[in-house]
Order: sequence, then C-alpha cells, then structure tokens
Amino acid sequence: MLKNDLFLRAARGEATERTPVWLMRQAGRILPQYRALRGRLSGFKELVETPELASEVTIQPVDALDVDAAIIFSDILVVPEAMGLTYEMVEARGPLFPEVIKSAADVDRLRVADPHEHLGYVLDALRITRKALNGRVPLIGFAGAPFTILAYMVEGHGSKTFSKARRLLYQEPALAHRLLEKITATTIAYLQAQVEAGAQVLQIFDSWAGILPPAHYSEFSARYIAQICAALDGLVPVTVFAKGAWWAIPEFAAMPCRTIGLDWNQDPQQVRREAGNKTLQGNLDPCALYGSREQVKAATQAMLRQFAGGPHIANLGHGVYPDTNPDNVRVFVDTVKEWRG
Ligand SMILES: Cc1c2[nH]c(c1CCC(=O)O)Cc1[nH]c(c(CCC(=O)O)c1C)Cc1[nH]c(c(CCC(=O)O)c1C)Cc1[nH]c(c(C)c1CCC(=O)O)C2
Repeated sequence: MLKNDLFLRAARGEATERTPVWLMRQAGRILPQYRALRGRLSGFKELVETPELASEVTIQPVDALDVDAAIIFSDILVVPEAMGLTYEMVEARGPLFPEVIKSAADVDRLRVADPHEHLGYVLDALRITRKALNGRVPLIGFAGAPFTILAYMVEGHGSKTFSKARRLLYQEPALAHRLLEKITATTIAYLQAQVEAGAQVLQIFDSWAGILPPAHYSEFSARYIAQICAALDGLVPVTVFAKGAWWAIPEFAAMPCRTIGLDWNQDPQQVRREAGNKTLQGNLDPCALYGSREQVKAATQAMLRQFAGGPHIANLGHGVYPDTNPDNVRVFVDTVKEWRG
C-alpha cells in the first residue's frame, strides 16, 4: 500500500537501502506556497481547524521538498484547548493563553477530552490527508509531551525559563501531578484516535524537557511519556523527541517507543551506546542551513557519518527556522538521499 515505506522500516529497526529524511516543522513558513495560503486566512487557527486546508499544507513539503514522510499540520496546543483552555496565536509573537492554570479549582474545571468530540478537526484532517497522499509517504501524527503542555497551560505563553510552571513543581507537586494525569489521559485517547484516523507513525514533542533538572524530568515528564508509550505499544512506531534532555536517554531506551529524537547538542554515538537497539532521529543544527550549498552538504554528510552503526532517520535537531531558504532544505534532503554510508 505504501509506495515509500523507508521511514517505517527504519523506525522498526529494519535495514533500508538509504536513510529516510524529513524535517520537523517542514509544513509551514519556509514554503512560499504556505505563506500565500496563510495570508488569505484570518489566522493560524483557521488553517489548523479547516481539515481540507490543513491537509493541503501537510502535503506541500512532500511535493516541494521530496521528503520521506508527511507530518499532519496542527499544533501541540490543540490539546489544552480541547481540555477547556483556549489559546490564541498572536501574529509574530506566538501562543497566548488568556486564562492559565493557577489553582486546584482550575485543574478540576479541565476535562479529559474526548478526541472525537473536541479534536474532530484534526482527525478529519488526518483522514483527508491519508487519502490524498495515496500511499506516497507515511503520515506522522503527533502530540506534545504532558510536561511541555503543562508548561504552556501554567505559564500562558512562551518563555525562556517557564519559571511559573517550574515553580508549581516545587510548591504544589501533587497539583502538578493531577494536571499531568489529565493531560496524559487526553493525550493517550487523542493519539489512539489519530492512529484510527490514519496516522502511521506518532511523535511526542517534549520541547521544554531541557529546562528541568534530571530528577524533576523523571518525576514530572518521563513517567508520563512512558505511560503514553505503553498505551500505544504495538499500534504504530512512536518517536520520543525531548529537546535538551540528554541525560534521559537510558530512560527512553527502557520505554516501548521505537525511535529517539536527538537535538544538535547530543552526540549520536553516545546515544547509540545508551539507547540499545532504538532507531535514532536527527540531528543537524537548524542553523547549519544558513550556510552555502557546499557548507550545507558537508554538514549533512558529517551528521550522517555520526549516526553510523544503526538505524537512522535524518532530520534537524529541532524544527526548521522560518527564515531558512527552501533551496538549502532541498540540498539537505538531496544529500541524505545520495548518501550510501
Ligand atoms: C512547542 C511547539 C508548538 N507547536 C509545536 C511544538 C513542538 C515542536 C517544537 O518544539 O518546535 C508543534 C508543531 N507546530 C506546528 C506543527 C506542524 C507540522 C510540522 O511540523 O510541519 C508542529 C508539529 C505548526 C505551527 N505552529 C506554529 C506555526 C507558525 C504560525 C504561523 O503560521 O503563523 C506553525 C506553522 C505556531 C507555534 N506553535 C507553538 C509555538 C511556540 C508557536 C510560535 C512559534 C513558531 O512559530 O514556531 C507551540
């Protein structure tokens, strides 16, 4: 059924004729066709909540960049919204929650969302996209890790420190756990529904993992990611990407996930030693794409060399930055495709 199943085979740990490649945040502002469509709409949320349009921008990078996987166009912040906390996407600023979680009563008011009732627009986008892709490449579904979602729900917006969210872990750990449990229950049902709707791979984004000390990371984040992986075990391959949490690799290695995502600060050989037989994904520095074509090619080859010795899915170490020249993204993709380690 799949014409290109390189990603799925690499995720399962099978040998592939070449390394599969895609980019986190490939659907979005690096593509002029995305910006053109986005410019005709009222805002980001209209795009996310209109399944036909979300599907269109999901497929744009498959056409324009020739990547080996599509990632459904959505956002991790649809989960807090489904639980009862609305977000706004402020132009040139980022996400904003007009109301935040401050007290036990706030946590009590949140619901464990039924994905069919509250996230039907994402499930519809997955169904439409799966059909439109017609087996060209696998479709990735995703969600934020519970801690990263808590960070936005408590802080209310992006932050360098997320100190309000981190304060909660010290001052009211029991309340933090109650919130994390509700987010986890919602996320499990949501990811299972994504698979039913057509997602063939799932990725969990723990974008703010790196701000926690290791002991807090185990207690407030890894523990819930493990529950999610256990609930999805046997369904589809799951990738865990925890930016900055280099110390947590042995913990991820013990989870029933298939792939571990690396950021650009991590050493692939070191991770291979700690991660057993997992597939590794990553990890070119997104800023390497600001170089010349020759520099991009050399940096990509150097990255590929570092992943020798086990299954690898090539990617950046975090999402592609909006001001990246798509021509250089093509050089990255083509260099991976030509590589025969
Ligand atoms: C932390 C996080 C968010 N969202 C996401 C994360 C985890 C990944 C990461 O760490 O980068 C995940 C996400 N957000 C988006 C996708 C779409 C699929 C893809 O990867 O191409 C994915 C997988 C679309 C988006 N999500 C957002 C945009 C840009 C909004 C626009 O088009 O105006 C897109 C394309 C907005 C967004 N959404 C979020 C922020 C902080 C912002 C503003 C900053 C930014 O623009 O990157 C929250």
